[in-house]
Amino acid sequence: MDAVIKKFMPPSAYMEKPVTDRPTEAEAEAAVRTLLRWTGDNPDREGLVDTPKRVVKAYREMFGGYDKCPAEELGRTFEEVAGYDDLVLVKDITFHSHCEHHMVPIIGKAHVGYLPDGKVVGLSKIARVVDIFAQRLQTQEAMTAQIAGVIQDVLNPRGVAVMVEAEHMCMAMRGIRKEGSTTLTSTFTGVFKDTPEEQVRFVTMVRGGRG
Ligand SMILES: Nc1nc2c(ncn2[C@@H]2O[C@H](COP(=O)(O)OP(=O)(O)OP(=O)(O)O)[C@@H](O)[C@H]2O)c(=O)[nH]1
Ligand SMILES: [Zn+2]
Repeated sequence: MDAVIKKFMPPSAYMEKPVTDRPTEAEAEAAVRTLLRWTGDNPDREGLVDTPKRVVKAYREMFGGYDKCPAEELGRTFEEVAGYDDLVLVKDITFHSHCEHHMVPIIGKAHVGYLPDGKVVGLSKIARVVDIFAQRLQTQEAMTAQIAGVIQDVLNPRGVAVMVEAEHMCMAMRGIRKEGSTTLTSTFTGVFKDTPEEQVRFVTMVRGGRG
């Protein structure tokens, strides 16, 4: 377990350049002032004087995932589930993330399923894992694989299925400007990877069918 936690605890393989020497709040606020000037506005006008402070505070919250360990969230499991060993699916987990290319929002939903092997985890912990990875700079592909990877490694279930559907604001607000387009990604491990019928069952249940 320790080795597993280490693997997912920042700095980890999931953060290419983990920062160990963070700038001070004052330095971060100065950077926001520079960006305000870069937009063409005046950081000294009344409406903007407190903005650097607010932005830095908001960043702490929106990027809080760098200070949390997803493997730890999954550490507490329950074995008393009356022999239940079929699919557990937590769907429509809403999340807000930021793309690592433009640092603008990715807004979407994650659907996470697993086939337990003797133990289950609290349902809220699945949503917490989604949030931790969402609150880092991301690509949708990496985030999907990370959610599946940590659940597979820590719970060691018979299989994990993760589907993420999201809208990327960098494609809506700028650049190609395609509003409303959704990107879908999925990762399957174990039984889900090996058995196409299990993948179909997962997708059917995500889409609201009985599976
Ligand atoms: N694969 C993947 N691409 C993403 C994700 N989020 C944003 N992107 C894309 O990352 C790419 C970055 O492309 P670049 O050409 O380096 O940057 P850019 O000039 O800002 O690109 P445009 O958005 O096409 O204007 C863009 O095509 C984005 O749409 C993601 O989660 N996954
Ligand atoms: Zn982007």
